[in-house]
Formats: sequence, structure tokens, C-alpha cells
Amino acid sequence: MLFKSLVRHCATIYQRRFNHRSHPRILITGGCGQLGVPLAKRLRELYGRESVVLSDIVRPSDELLEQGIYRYADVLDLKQVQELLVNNQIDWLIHLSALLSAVGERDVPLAMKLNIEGTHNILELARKYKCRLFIPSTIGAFGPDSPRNPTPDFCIQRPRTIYGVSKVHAELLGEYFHHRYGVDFRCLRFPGIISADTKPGGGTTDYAIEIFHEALKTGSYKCYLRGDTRLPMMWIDDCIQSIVSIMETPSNQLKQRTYNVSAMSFTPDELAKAIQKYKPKFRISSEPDDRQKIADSWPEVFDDHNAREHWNWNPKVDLDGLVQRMFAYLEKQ
Ligand SMILES: NC(=O)c1ccc[n+]([C@@H]2O[C@H](COP(=O)([O-])OP(=O)(O)OC[C@H]3O[C@@H](n4cnc5c(N)ncnc54)[C@H](O)[C@@H]3O)[C@@H](O)[C@H]2O)c1
Ligand SMILES: C[C@@H](O)[C@H](N)C(=O)O
Repeated sequence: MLFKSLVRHCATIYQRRFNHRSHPRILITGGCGQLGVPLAKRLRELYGRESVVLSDIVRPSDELLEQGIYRYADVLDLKQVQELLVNNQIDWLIHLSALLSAVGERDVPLAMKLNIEGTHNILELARKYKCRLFIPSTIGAFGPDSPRNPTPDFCIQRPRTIYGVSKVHAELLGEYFHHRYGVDFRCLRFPGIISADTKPGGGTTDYAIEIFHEALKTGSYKCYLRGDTRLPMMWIDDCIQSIVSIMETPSNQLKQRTYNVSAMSFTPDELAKAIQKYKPKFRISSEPDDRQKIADSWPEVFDDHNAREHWNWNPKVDLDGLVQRMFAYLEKQ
């Protein structure tokens, strides 16, 4: 007992003196959303409960508080985030706060503030404190002039949503900070992320989650996109694994700083067919709204061969696997 605590004490002194840790200390901004909650859970499994500080501006659930450290932090307040970085000796900064595509179009001034000014604050802090920085981008960073099937990493990007514009801004500024100041910036462009236990935050791809809840509740779903609207999608566990993989990849192995990652592409009609294997009576109809125009400007199929080649990106879940996982979780509730 005495020997063990002596060893622990020496290890702490060693780590403090040489600033050497076996695990990174991580701060997640906007961490109470669809991606942040499962990401914090996975990072705590990998690096220890105390290594991850989850932050947001919302009141966390009791369950979330029990899982580890939570701190209030508004990314528009640089000093607040700075204090957290310094006090917790943060090594990795994972910046998730953002307004998504559909909600962004409803409040452009707020989207500009949060997605652009918030990102400026985070980049400045990553530069000052030499943090490894992850900012997710999206299929929404492409627009109607981009090749849509497939969409490669490098091509014309002229998005028509404030969300897309703010994400291209983040990609370019992150890469600029990397080249100009040596910031270890890493960015993945995600497709629509599908999860069962966390809710989507107001994007164009949210239908692919809502449809499961309605299938169980009413047996039918009226989709706000046309039945033939093809979009890239990904199961949440693959998304979380992609973040862990890119963050763990040695910097010199990354041949670019922004990568497409994909797993599958489907239309509402194809998803409905896959659901009918479990719920044969399920019916889908469609009444397109403003989100149709957004979806029509986005990639249909994402080309992510660079991520696969450079750091072995390899998603595990396909459409059938996704449907099976959604029902397995939701039917237990
Ligand atoms: N979910 C997807 O399908 C998807 C796809 C591509 C990219 N992304 C990106 O991943 C990131 C996380 O997405 P998500 O789906 O978890 O979003 P979400 O909307 O579920 O969560 C965003 C969080 O940001 C928080 N937030 C809002 N204003 C804030 C502020 N001023 N300071 C700090 N936090 C604030 C919100 O409270 C919310 O919890 C975003 O950058 C998004 O663009 C998501
Ligand atoms: C695709 C992604 O960025 C988000 N789910 C949205 O639709 O806005």
C-alpha cells in the first residue's frame, strides 16, 4: 500500500517536471450535442475519466455529470475557454460548437457569430497554448458547383449555406494556422451522422434519425426530402472512431490536414426499404421543404480514399448494420 502510493507520488512528480503524460488531456467544446456526448464517453474509456473536460453552454443531465468533468464554457468568450485550457493543462482541443445547416439558415447572424467568431477564438487559443486541434467539417462544405458523385477531397467549394461557408472558413483558416504558426490542426468532413441515444442538432440529414422514431411510434414517416435524394451518411461509432484515429495519427503521417470520411450513401426511399425488412408495414411519403434545396447542393457520394490510404480509415457499419443498431437501441427504451 505504502509502496504503491510512493510509486504514484514519484510518477506525478516525474510527469509534472517533464511535462510528460501517457494520455493527452482533452477539452471538448459544444460537448453536450449529438457528437460530443459519445465522443467524451469513448475518450474517457481510452485515456481515463479525468483526462476529458466536457464543456458547453447548456445544463448537463445528471447522467452526463456522473460520467466525468463538465464545465460551462461559451466559445464566444475567449477568456472563459482560455481559463479552462490553462487550469486543466489541455493538450487536445476538440471544437464541436456550431449551428448546423438547417438551424443556421434560420438564424444567419448567430451562425456567423458562433461558427466563425467562435472558431477564431479556438484557433487563437490552440496557437497560443500549442494544442492539437480538431474541428469537424461537413459534406455541407461543398456546393452545387462541386462534383457530386463522387466528391473528392480537393475540388471547387462554393457552398450556399452559412453553415457551409463557415466550415470552408474553418478548414482554410485551420490550414493557414498550421502552415503559418505550426498549429497541429486536423479536420474531417463528416457526412450525416446517425445515432440512437443522442438527438440531432438541426441539420439537413436529421430525417435519417427521425424516421426510426416515427417508424416505431406511428408506422409511417413524412420526409422533408424527396425520396430519391442521395446523401452520404455514417453510424455514430464509426464517426467517433474516425476522430480518435485522426487524433492519434502522428503529425508527420498526415499528408493533408482536411479529409473526407464516408461510410455509405442512401436515399430516403432506400432507407425506408431497409426499415421495411424489420417493419414490413412501414410507409414513407414526402413533402419537401427548404432543406431540399440544401440537400440538392450537397455531395451524393463522398470520395474518402485519401483517409483510407493515409491513416487507414475503415468504417465498419453499412446501411443494414445501421438499421439493425437503431432498432436494437430504440426498441429497448
Ligand atoms: N451531426 C452531424 O451529422 C454532423 C455532420 C458533420 C459535421 N458535424 C459537426 O460536428 C460538430 C458537432 O455537431 P453535433 O451534431 O454534435 O451538433 P449539436 O448541435 O448536437 O451540438 C452543438 C453543441 O454546441 C453547443 N453550443 C451552442 N452555442 C455554443 C456556445 N456559444 N459555446 C459553446 N457551445 C455552444 C450547443 O449547446 C450544442 O450542445 C459541429 O461542428 C458540426 O458541424 C456534425
Ligand atoms: C451533414 C451535417 O453537417 C449535418 N448533419 C447537417 O445536416 O447540417
